[in-house]
Amino acid sequence: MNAVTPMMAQYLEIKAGHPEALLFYRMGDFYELFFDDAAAAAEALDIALTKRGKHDGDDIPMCGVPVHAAEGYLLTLIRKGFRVAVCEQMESPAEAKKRGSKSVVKREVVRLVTPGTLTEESLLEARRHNYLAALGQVRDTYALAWADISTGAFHVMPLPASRIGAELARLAPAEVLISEASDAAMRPVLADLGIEPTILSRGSFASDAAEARLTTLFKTASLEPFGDFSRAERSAMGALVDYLEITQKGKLPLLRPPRQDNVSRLLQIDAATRTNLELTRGADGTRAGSLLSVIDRTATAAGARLLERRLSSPSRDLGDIAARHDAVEWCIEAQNAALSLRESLRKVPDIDRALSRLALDRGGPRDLAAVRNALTQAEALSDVLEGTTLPDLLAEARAALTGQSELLGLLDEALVAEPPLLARDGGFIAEGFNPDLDEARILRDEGRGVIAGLQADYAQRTGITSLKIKHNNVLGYFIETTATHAAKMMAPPHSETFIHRQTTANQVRFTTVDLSDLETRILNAGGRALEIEKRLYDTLKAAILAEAPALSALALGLAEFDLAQGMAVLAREEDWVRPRVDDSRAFEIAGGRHPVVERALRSQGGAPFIANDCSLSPEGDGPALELLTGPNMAGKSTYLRQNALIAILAQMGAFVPATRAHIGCVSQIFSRVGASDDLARGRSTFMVEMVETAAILNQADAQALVILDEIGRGTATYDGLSIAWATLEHLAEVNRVRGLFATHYHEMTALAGKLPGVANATVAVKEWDGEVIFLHEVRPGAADRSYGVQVAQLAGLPSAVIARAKSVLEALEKGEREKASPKALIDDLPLFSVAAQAPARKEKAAPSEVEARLRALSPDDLSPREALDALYELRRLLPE
Ligand SMILES: Nc1ncnc2c1ncn2[C@@H]1O[C@H](COP(=O)(O)OP(=O)(O)OP(=O)(O)O)[C@@H](O)[C@H]1O
Repeated sequence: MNAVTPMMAQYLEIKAGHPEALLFYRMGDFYELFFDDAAAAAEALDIALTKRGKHDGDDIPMCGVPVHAAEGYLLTLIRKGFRVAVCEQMESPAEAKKRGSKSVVKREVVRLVTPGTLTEESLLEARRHNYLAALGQVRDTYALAWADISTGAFHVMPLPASRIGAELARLAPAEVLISEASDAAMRPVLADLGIEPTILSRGSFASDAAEARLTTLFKTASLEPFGDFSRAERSAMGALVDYLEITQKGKLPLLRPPRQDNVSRLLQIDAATRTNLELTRGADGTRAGSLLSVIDRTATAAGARLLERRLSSPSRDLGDIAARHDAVEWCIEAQNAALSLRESLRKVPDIDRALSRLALDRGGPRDLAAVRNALTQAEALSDVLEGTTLPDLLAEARAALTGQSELLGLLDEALVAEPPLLARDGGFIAEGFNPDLDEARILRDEGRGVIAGLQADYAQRTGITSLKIKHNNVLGYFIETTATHAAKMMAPPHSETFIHRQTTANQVRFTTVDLSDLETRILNAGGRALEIEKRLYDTLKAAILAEAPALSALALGLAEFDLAQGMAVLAREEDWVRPRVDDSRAFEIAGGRHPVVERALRSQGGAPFIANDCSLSPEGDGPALELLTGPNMAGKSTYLRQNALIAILAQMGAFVPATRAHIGCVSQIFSRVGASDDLARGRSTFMVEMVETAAILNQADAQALVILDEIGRGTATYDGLSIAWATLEHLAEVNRVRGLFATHYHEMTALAGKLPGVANATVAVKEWDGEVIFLHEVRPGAADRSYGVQVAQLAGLPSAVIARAKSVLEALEKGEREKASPKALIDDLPLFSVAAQAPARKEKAAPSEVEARLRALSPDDLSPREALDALYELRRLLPE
């Protein structure tokens, strides 16, 4: 340790406290990283790795990022899976010096930056939530708590172990906390979702310590006012709050009191189904191409986040669903009011995120202004709605918009129209708000005027017209003349007034008693103005934070209006209708469409989307299954998905892409569509398919809606057919679900006659001149063939392969009809008989005369005349 400099000793000590994070060690205008941190960061950020001094005889690797650009680098590091401990200087070097010349500036980690605890605008997606989740376990009971510290949302939910994966998929948290005690059990579930959890100690999850943490945070005597929480729920909430304390270093974000959610009130959608249906993320994992991106017509970020929440968690509560539909309907009918609503909403800033930054002391004058602007728009909105009768949901939202006139008055009076980013630069408090501030500012600004007067006076007195009063950081204000005047200035009588300060190559610089007095006054006034502004900033911030709960409610009210009007715009533009959702078991869709496919077809400017009905009407508590057969590319998958999406849209509270829809409230939606390998987890395509099918057969209840696309296709024909067959029987007889089942196993259409509640449907095609034309129309009945070979031809398979496939197909079908044994069939096949391969070769071996002649031609060497002759000759060679 002898060789270690005091600074390095400090670094090592701080670093030892944060082994799991990269340490951003503040040194003046830079954050510097050392040792392994430096190597990792330099690679991740693509910046230079240098060295600084030695440790134990070796060079110390080092890299650094400038403080002013740190956010961008932080974002990259967080996206790449790092956590960062930000270590600041807690005093100035001058202050450190006072403690002794060798003292090192005091430094402390002020914050741990992790994916789940971000608040900066530049690090967050405005239209998406950024959830931090904690999974609590007390013996065999579980609970999930989640919070978005950038908006203050805080929820908790008890849940059975089997639902953990599905709920995490619903929330898509940026970070998940688990206890070291549940690590072994939970890791596989999390790995399935691609989540690398953050492990906390058992102490963080202790359910008895949780109560104390939560009551301190919410300043209540007990948790009772918020609900009756199980021990697992307390454990999860407590861990979450503990982690916030650890990462925010004691500064707690503004969390709303926990809201207890209930799994049974939500339409359950498991992780695989969510991915398959591309609800909030498209196939590539981004928002683009998802249902969310197609239905989002909201004007504010908070509205967009509410939309995502609703779409991720459709309801099963008929009252809630109807209330949301009422709100959309009102916006459609009250067109004019809704239009001016939209205008006001466009100007609403993100209050939730501004509030959270203010609470964590990461805010600035612009966050104050954001609150002011939002309040202004909320008032305008409430005025527009004066005297209108609103549906319940919107009436409640409107009630939350008012009651802040005092705060608005204060902010209006206090702030300039467009304040600067940082409080420390001042200039955000409006003139006339604070007399002391105005006075200090006048003095500061006048001082500048007085200096100009002084300069004129000195110039006149000395007769040096080029005399100037200037300012720099070393000398402060000074008088400057060219060197030619030096002698004159330094001799009496001027030498009595002008005190020499500096001589440079071309200039001499002086000061005077008056000038230094003035300088002190200007500096003092400027400093005083900044000080007053800083104090006012704190007062305004406190005034806003005192109203935080009401402001959160106001933000939610605005978001509710935004969502309803966004849904109304969507319904009007796209011709969507209000669905009827009740407690029956109906599923009757007339003229249903797939919103994403429809949009894609429209943007390609090609054929229109063909709407299709879907009628699944079970008798009593029996099943209602449609067995869909039809050619490849006909639109089976599209049809399956569109019906699942219509159910989800209806129950999230939106209108639906159809001409009429009647849906008996769906409890669970399952889909098995498409297939992909999961090689990372050691599962083949077929295995993935079977795991997902097993989950459906084990869990689906009579209120479930099940969508199965081509079950069993990933294995041998007969195995696949048998599995598909047995699955359909199980769904009909045991699960008794409403569902759609698409297959290419035409043998299964026979089941329709035998199993009650199972009907055949097919997607129509026309055959014309040996080609298939897709009509995309779903009709009752069964398909007799798949036209797979024709589709392959459309896809551009080599013609030799297509020709061979056709003859194989013919032989197979003939064998089937004549009930030949598979062995005989295979021996018959051209594929396995050498003689039968001859025709294809022969075809290739003999080019026609015309072809041969053509090939021999070399166009570059031909004159026009010769080319014409060659053309005549070729025509002659053509067979009659
Ligand atoms: N109702 C429709 N109206 C217009 N075009 C449609 C319709 N349904 C599907 N399509 C078009 O047909 C394409 C193929 O649809 P889809 O993938 O649903 O077929 P499929 O029958 O499931 O095929 P496969 O059996 O090969 O999986 C879609 O990408 C879309 O462009």
